[in-house]
Amino acid sequence: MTADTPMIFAIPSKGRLKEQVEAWLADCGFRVEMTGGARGYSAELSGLPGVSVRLLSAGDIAAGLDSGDLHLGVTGEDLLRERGDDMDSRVMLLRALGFGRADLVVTAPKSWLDVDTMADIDEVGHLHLAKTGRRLRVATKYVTQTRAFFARHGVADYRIVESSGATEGAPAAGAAELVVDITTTGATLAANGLKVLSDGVILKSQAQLTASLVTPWTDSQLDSLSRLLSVVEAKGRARTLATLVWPAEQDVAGQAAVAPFVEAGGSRRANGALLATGDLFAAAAALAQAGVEPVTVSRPDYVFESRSAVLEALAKRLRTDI
Ligand SMILES: Nc1ncnc2c1ncn2[C@@H]1O[C@H](COP(=O)(O)OP(=O)(O)OP(=O)(O)O)[C@@H](O)[C@H]1O
Ligand SMILES: O=P(O)(O)OC[C@H]1O[C@H](OP(=O)(O)OP(=O)(O)O)[C@H](O)[C@@H]1O
Ligand SMILES: [Mg+2]
Repeated sequence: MTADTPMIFAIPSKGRLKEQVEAWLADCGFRVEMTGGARGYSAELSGLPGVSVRLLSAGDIAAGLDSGDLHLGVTGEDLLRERGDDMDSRVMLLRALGFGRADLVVTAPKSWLDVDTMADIDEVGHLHLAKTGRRLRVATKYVTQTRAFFARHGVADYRIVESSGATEGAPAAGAAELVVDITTTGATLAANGLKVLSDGVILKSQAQLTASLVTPWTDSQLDSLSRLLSVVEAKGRARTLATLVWPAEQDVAGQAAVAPFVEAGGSRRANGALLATGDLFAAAAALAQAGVEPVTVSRPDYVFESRSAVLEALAKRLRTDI
């Protein structure tokens, strides 16, 4: 591989994640520019050379990171974990993106009044087997995570009925007793008369910026990732901070008033400070109390730092110095 081979970065081409990923990239200041025409499936990121963007389905992105066909991708953690119990040895989650949230849950019919926990499922499983000679059926497309979760709860008397869609309808259709699926608003579960077990949350999933550990990374590809990540992290950091500015001639009083907030994780600025947004109103009150005015507050677009703990962790996993 030559130093010029681009880093391959996959983003969803369709579905509910597509627009959210595009909005997130735009918010970070990157424009996705299609290279194969507007209906093509390859693109570049404006302002970030050395990156080749591929548009794929969320499921294919998980598969490509897992197999090493991609360097980087955005997809749901549920789809990544479904690739195998040892997912963490093949991919590294770099950053949770705060959208595409869905919970992977174990559900039972609401009419099963005495069933509320995985322990209850264990009991019902034994009874069902004794009574009918058959094992309890669990409809899901999340086979890997269902098996691991049931094993962790010591539930063995069940079998999986693989489902590829409309999974919540399986009990009503007589195809299964239980359902493991993702839920966001709970509307689909409610419409199908299903309830989530009180200890039945397998995974709280969301979209993750994810790196493949399987694919070879050249120095220039890692460098592209470093630049992308520094912008993404600077944008994320900026959301948590506010800049306060006061008149230069009142700087001694101003710095004294905000000192506790600077110590709590903020930093000093010339005639001002960069503080956590959560401390903003308390700091404004302290400045008013000290007679410092006027105080202007603005929100930074980006807050860059020179080091990225996530990038260092990735480099360590790849045993590469950058
Ligand atoms: N309410 C929801 N329903 C389904 N998926 C959701 C929901 N909220 C977030 N997601 C996430 O979106 C991702 C699935 O997206 P999508 O269905 O577009 O991809 P896909 O499964 O690859 O496509 P397809 O279903 O056509 O094969 C999963 O990671 C899932 O957790
Ligand atoms: O809790 P809710 O907000 O109701 O959302 C959850 C439902 O949405 C998704 O189905 P989708 O309509 O995408 O169909 P598919 O997964 O079968 O493609 C998911 O598979 C659940 O069935
Ligand atoms: Mg889907």
